[in-house]
Amino acid sequence: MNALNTTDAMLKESTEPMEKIKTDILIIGAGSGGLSVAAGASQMGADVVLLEGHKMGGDCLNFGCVPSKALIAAGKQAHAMSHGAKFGVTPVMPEVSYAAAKDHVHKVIDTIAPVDSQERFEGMGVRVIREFSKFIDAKTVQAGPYQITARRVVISTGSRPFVPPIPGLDTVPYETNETLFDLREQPEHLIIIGGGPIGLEMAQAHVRLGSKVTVLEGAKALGRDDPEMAEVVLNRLRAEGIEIAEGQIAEKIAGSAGAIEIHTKDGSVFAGSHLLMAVGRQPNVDKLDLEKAGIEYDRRGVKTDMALKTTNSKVYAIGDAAGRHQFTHVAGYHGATIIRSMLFGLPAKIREDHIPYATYTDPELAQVGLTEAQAREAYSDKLEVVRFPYHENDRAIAEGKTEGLIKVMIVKGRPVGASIAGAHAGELIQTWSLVLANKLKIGAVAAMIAPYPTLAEINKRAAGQYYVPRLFDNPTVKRVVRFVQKVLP
Ligand SMILES: Cc1cc2nc3c(=O)[nH]c(=O)nc-3n(C[C@H](O)[C@H](O)[C@H](O)COP(=O)(O)OP(=O)(O)OC[C@H]3O[C@@H](n4cnc5c(N)ncnc54)[C@H](O)[C@@H]3O)c2cc1C
Ligand SMILES: NC(=O)c1ccc[n+]([C@@H]2O[C@H](COP(=O)([O-])OP(=O)(O)OC[C@H]3O[C@@H](n4cnc5c(N)ncnc54)[C@H](O)[C@@H]3O)[C@@H](O)[C@H]2O)c1
Repeated sequence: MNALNTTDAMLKESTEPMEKIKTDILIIGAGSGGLSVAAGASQMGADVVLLEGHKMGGDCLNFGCVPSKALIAAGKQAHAMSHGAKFGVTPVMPEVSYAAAKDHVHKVIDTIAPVDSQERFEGMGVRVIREFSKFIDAKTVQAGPYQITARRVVISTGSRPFVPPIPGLDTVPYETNETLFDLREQPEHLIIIGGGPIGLEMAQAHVRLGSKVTVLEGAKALGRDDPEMAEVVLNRLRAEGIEIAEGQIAEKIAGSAGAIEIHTKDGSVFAGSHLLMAVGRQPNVDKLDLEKAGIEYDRRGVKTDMALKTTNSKVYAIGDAAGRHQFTHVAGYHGATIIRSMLFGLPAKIREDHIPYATYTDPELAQVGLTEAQAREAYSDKLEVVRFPYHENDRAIAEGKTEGLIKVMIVKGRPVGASIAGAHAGELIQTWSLVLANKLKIGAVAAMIAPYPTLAEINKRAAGQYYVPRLFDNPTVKRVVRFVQKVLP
């Protein structure tokens, strides 16, 4: 069930007497963004009310990052058992219990849940109200039997799966990220519509756990990423047995539970036992009555300036609801930014040139700043691109993880973007996040000493590539060295 469909019903059903509350900061939505603001603001002395209509922790904890990474981890275990031959370990076909893998997923959620819990936030002095809410005027929000006015309001209501109105979709059972992690019967053949991060992370987890998987992608899979880097991931996914059909726009759905047919625009038909819809997100803004508060929004989310203020200057929007980058760490960054302005009245704006992200397939795909194509468009011939392949990294060779490469986009000695496709790319990109956040020069990475043998050496080697033509292919350097060698005692 989509939690937000219950909003109106819950508001109408309330028969309790009305309580009026005044507070410094009112936060709507207790997900990654809202919780960051609540923790920071309350611990720094502000009076905070936090509204949550569904589960504390929002999407990331309950239906997103956490369960998806836990299921990926289960798939990784199964894959390792059947792929040990090159290390001298006899491969075995693991016996997978899909339901037990889901138990693992829920144990992981339960372990992390106390950090996001109502009790923890109440312990910090936050008043937590478990109600859906909407604006009734420019300063007031109604949440069940409460009417709350605040000096500042934060919209952190997140997003939900976008489910397109494909004819026939309403006649078959289908999963989204809100239901998939509760499914306990193993899909024999999972069809996934959408070849973005959700689709491909779940495709690999499922194929490794023993399901047959077909991904139907209307355009190009991982289409937001650098195509050269995306290819590294797609080649591996295909090699593991996932069928990835690109240019296949789902147009009609037929069949019934266990035998679902997807008809695509070019006349092809794909059949499977289960269907996962992973075609993007829709911001949770349509049920907030934003018009009553003078807050503009569109299908991408609430309109904000770079200070994350909405068209109502007392109201901010952060995280997925703000329709910018949709990641947990970005929701947290948004939260930290607005705390400066809400609590201290200091000017605070977000930057968007240093946002990292990673897709947790195996191999992983990570990006920070501009891709090569974006950098080429912005800087044309001022751009220099350096690369280094995983297959020249000794640790990667030792571990049999030689697929992939790093690319760094550099303008006048300063990196403007980095892309990594390969093992642990999400960890390795952090060096470049530091570089971009602090506008460091490439020399800062070249000067760093990396312990040997680590995968992270690829970062230093890529930086070193910047100096290769300058030092090793430079006739002036060669002349100077020859001269100095002659005169040195
Ligand atoms: C399958 C999947 C995997 C993902 N993996 C990653 C990943 O690996 N890394 C990453 O960085 N990001 C990942 N994301 C994205 C990440 O989950 C989101 O970017 C993040 O959760 C956004 O945080 P938020 O605070 O904006 O919204 P949410 O976390 O969604 O929180 C919004 C909260 O607001 C509540 N709410 C909504 N409307 C109301 C209302 N009217 N009144 C009261 N409460 C309301 C909701 O119930 C919800 O709890 C993933 C997403 C999905 C779907
Ligand atoms: N590792 C991570 O950080 C992570 C993981 C999962 C999700 N997320 C977040 O969630 C967001 C949403 O992920 P997503 O994968 O759902 O969305 P997405 O928008 O990234 O990808 C959806 C894909 O579906 C395709 N598509 C749309 N309609 C289609 C149709 N009718 N038939 C076939 N294909 C169709 C699109 O071309 C697109 O490639 C991500 O952009 C990201 O912000 C992050």
